[in-house]
Amino acid sequence: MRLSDLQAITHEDLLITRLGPRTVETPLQELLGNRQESVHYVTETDRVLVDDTLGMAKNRGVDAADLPAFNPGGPRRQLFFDPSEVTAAIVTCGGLCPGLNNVIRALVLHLRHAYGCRDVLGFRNGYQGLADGSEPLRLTPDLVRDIHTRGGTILGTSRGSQDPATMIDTLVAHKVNALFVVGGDGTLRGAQMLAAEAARRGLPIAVVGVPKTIDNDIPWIDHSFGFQTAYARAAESIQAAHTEASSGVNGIGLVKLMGRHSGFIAAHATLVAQGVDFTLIPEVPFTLDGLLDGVRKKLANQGHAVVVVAEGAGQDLLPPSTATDPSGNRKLGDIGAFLREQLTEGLSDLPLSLRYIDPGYAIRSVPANAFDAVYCTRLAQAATHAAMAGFTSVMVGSRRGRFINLPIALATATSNHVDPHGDLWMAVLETTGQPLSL
Ligand SMILES: Nc1ncnc2c1ncn2[C@@H]1O[C@H](COP(=O)(O)OP(=O)(O)OP(=O)(O)O)[C@@H](O)[C@H]1O
Ligand SMILES: O=P(O)(O)OC[C@H]1O[C@](O)(CO)[C@@H](O)[C@@H]1O
Ligand SMILES: [Mg+2]
Repeated sequence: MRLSDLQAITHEDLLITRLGPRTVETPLQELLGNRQESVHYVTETDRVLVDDTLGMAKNRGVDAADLPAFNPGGPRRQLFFDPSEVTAAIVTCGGLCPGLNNVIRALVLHLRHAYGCRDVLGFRNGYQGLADGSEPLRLTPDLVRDIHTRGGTILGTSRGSQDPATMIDTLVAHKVNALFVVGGDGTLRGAQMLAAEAARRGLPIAVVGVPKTIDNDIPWIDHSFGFQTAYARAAESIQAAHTEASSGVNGIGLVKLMGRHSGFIAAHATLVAQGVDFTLIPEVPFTLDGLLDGVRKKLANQGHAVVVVAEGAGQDLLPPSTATDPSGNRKLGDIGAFLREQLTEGLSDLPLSLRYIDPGYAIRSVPANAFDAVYCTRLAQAATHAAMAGFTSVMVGSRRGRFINLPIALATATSNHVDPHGDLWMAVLETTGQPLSL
């Protein structure tokens, strides 16, 4: 996220689409009755500011009341839907991510127990299950009771495009009026199309996104769920590489981590594991000569070197490819294998012991850690509140610790990247001691 994205944002960009007036009293009335406004609770009529520095706010040159601000997440006293008439549906799409089952479980329990919704259906295999005529799973509290202890998704997931008209036909056939889409940027784009198709037909179907991706590339929010679990797991591979490298003669530990266009996993895992000498991310270009030279110096000075490379880093060093996956995501060249080869060849004058670790899918197929488990539950509750209020084409997430509702259009307009001028990258540079540019 660039400062210019922040500065360009207007009040209109933050408006949430509503299905209609809210006239139904919430069944959570008793729970809400005593709530006191506090620094931990934003009332439904208040707003969460976009800017959080004096400089940014001042730059806008407007009165405080006109500063752009997000719609706060959380329960509303008046609902659009009568919960007893709501059939909800859930789909999980894109790559696996720790916490998918936590989100499914929390959605089902919150929808059924807190709001008393009629039914919750789980469509299988992502958007595919909304288009292939397969029967959805009836998600009862009993069925989901223990699923949060497992990685993956009990609903399955997929990549690949489906016709929005067919998917809306499926929702109509099953009398679904609230759809929860759990996924990344692609999934959210799909959700936007679904909400648009429902609106075109005048159908009151709430489409609510829950931000999932280990890459943490969804903008405006603190993080997507699963990201923290993934980088904690990735750090274990770095620690292994460090142990191997520091025990060998001229040991090099090379670790490739996921992160298509954003180096958040590599950056955070570096800070967890420590002992990394070079962290390479898509946002910061490097040259092969610069890296070889740096590694050579490290071997001479400390006897070993640890290199962490995000899969999207250094793509300009590899043969160009136009291949895409079924969702249209560009298939990346294998930077890990390339660097293993180049380091081996480029330092062939030295007796090397290079250990290459690619933990790949192992960092995202695991159950959510405690932090993500909490976040998933809170996201699911926020998503349920948004749907019941009749908000649509909306995504929930935490921003600077506060839950907000934001238009999906805003979440898909840009992506989140490690800022080479930001504090996170500075912390990585300070930790690795690598030069500003390689
Ligand atoms: N522009 C788009 N319009 C409509 N649907 C889309 C679009 N992009 C992707 N989708 C659909 O969304 C689903 C998931 O997309 P994708 O495979 O890109 O994963 P994702 O949600 O970005 O998650 P992740 O990046 O974590 O893997 C797929 O079924 C895909 O066809
Ligand atoms: O499951 P697939 O299609 O191999 O996806 C791999 C991609 O998915 C992610 O895990 C999430 O987007 C990326 O880090 C990775 O590039
Ligand atoms: Mg994606």
